Amino acid sequence: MFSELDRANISWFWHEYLKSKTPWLFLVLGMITVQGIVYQQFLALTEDGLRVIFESGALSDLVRVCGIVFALFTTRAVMSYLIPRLSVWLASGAVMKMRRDLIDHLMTLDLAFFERTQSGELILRLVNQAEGLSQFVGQATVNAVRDAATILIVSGYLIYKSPLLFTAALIILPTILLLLQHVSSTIKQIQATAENALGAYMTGIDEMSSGMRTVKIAGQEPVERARLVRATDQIRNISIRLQSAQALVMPAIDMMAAFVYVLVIGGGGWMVLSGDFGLDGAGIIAYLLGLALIFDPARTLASFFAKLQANLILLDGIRSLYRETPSITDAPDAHEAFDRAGDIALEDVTFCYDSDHPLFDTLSMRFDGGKVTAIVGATGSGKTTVLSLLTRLYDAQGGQVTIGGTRIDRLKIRALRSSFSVVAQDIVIFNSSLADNIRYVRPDATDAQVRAAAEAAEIAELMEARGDKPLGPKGSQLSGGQKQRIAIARAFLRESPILLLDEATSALDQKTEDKVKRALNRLSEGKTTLIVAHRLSAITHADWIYVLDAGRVVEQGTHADLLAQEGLYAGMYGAQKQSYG
Ligand SMILES: Nc1ncnc2c1ncn2[C@@H]1O[C@H](COP(=O)(O)OP(=O)(O)OP(=O)(O)O)[C@@H](O)[C@H]1O
Repeated sequence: MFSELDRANISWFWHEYLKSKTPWLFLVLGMITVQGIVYQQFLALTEDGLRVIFESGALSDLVRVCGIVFALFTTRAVMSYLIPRLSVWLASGAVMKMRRDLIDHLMTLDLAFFERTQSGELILRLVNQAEGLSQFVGQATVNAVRDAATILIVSGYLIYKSPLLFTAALIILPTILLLLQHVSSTIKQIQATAENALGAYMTGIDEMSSGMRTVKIAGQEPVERARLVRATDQIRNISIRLQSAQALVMPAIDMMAAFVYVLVIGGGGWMVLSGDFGLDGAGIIAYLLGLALIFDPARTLASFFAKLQANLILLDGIRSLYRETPSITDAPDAHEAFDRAGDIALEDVTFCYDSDHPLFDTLSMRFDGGKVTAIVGATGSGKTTVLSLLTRLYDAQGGQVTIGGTRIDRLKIRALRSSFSVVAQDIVIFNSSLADNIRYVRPDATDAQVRAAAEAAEIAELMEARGDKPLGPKGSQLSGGQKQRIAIARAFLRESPILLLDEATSALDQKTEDKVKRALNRLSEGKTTLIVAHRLSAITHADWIYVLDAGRVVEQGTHADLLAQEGLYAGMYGAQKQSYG
């Protein structure tokens, strides 16, 4: 019933999240046992009460029986209140801890993981699967334990009353177990497909909503609609398949009940009539009542086992995130101190995003400390990747990257990254105020510091005008140039010794660009600055320029050197000069 993976997942969940709560779990188990004993006592008392009635006993005995039965069920009611409260508290606590651990774990994963994982898949695991699991562990499992305890205790009593009758009733059990086995494995298969379909649906919604501008302009609403409707259809079909697999369970238990009742009424009646088996009418009625008390829990227990398989899929979905391990981590002997103002060097660096497409093969570059170096080249030639290697968003697969002579993979990642101010191409804007967005890179900055950064980046006026108003999801209420100026303001605020500017001013109009560039030039004074730009007029002032082509340095020198070489750079510069005038 459980694969090795399931067992490993259950054991992981138990050890990580439930084991520490063992005393509480025992308390729940104790209360569940009390509930089971209440049923057993109820049966015994009913038998006594029936005898009082059948054999015209004393009325006081009947009153006593009624009083005890009432007290017993009151006890069960109290337990029925306490058990779910306690179990939901335990389960939601365990799942909350699991969610927190997952978030902590996600934060450690490499950028590469997020670049290949669909957002819907992550949301599915962190939200839906974790919630589903919480419900299952908290309520369904505790109910199942309660049902199992009731079945065991009441069955024990019934075996004690008539082993023969009970054994006869068990004949049907193997058929039920086989059916359950079949249903479980079917559900497991369908559930895995259901999770994939849900993940794809969520990703679809995310892509549609963030890409709405493109969707509308391209008039692709019907296509998007059809895509999402197809996904909902698929989810509906899967739900129906799941339901029809589960639907077999209840009727099977009902058929079993029918078989057993007939057997007990017929066989038990015959045993009473024959008088050889020590059973009387009251005993048989109590026996039937006992069976009735078992069948209801048996129905829910059976459907629990059917659902268990689906939840094992959820558990595996969540745990699979833990199987993702970061490859970019602090070395055991990593240190924090290094010469932040020193030269940066790539020495014989080899790198590829995927093994079929090598990008850098023994690439060597040098960026002088305190100087401005530009990297230019055709799109896709690897300029942004160079910057990613410096900040260890990706690690080189061969060769080494050093700053001030220290290999960056010997440094604490936090210390390394805190040395950089980056204006990247993909600017992330959060749905909070403009000032908060600038402050994001330095949460302890004062209002005056944020304002100074905003002024330098020519965004102070807008910041003033918008006040606390949030900027919309992903900064949707801003223009591209405004977003870029927020990114530049962040760089000003961060004041790190190394400045990486990747197409930092590409979205600005000429007038604003001139102003921002002057400010950036002031900012980069004395800092090691790397500029990636397509517009070559933006980098003519650089102390050194590298020209990349398909992952190789094909030319390098100052602007004047490169023009004199009359190579690729000179060609690009000439062509741009002609088109920009
Ligand atoms: N996350 C990624 N996964 C796989 N391949 C990638 C990834 N990022 C970039 N690439 C590929 O690596 C190559 C270099 O990309 P890179 O972004 O460094 O180029 P670039 O010179 O900065 O281009 P551009 O001028 O267009 O910004 C490209 O062929 C690109 O398709």
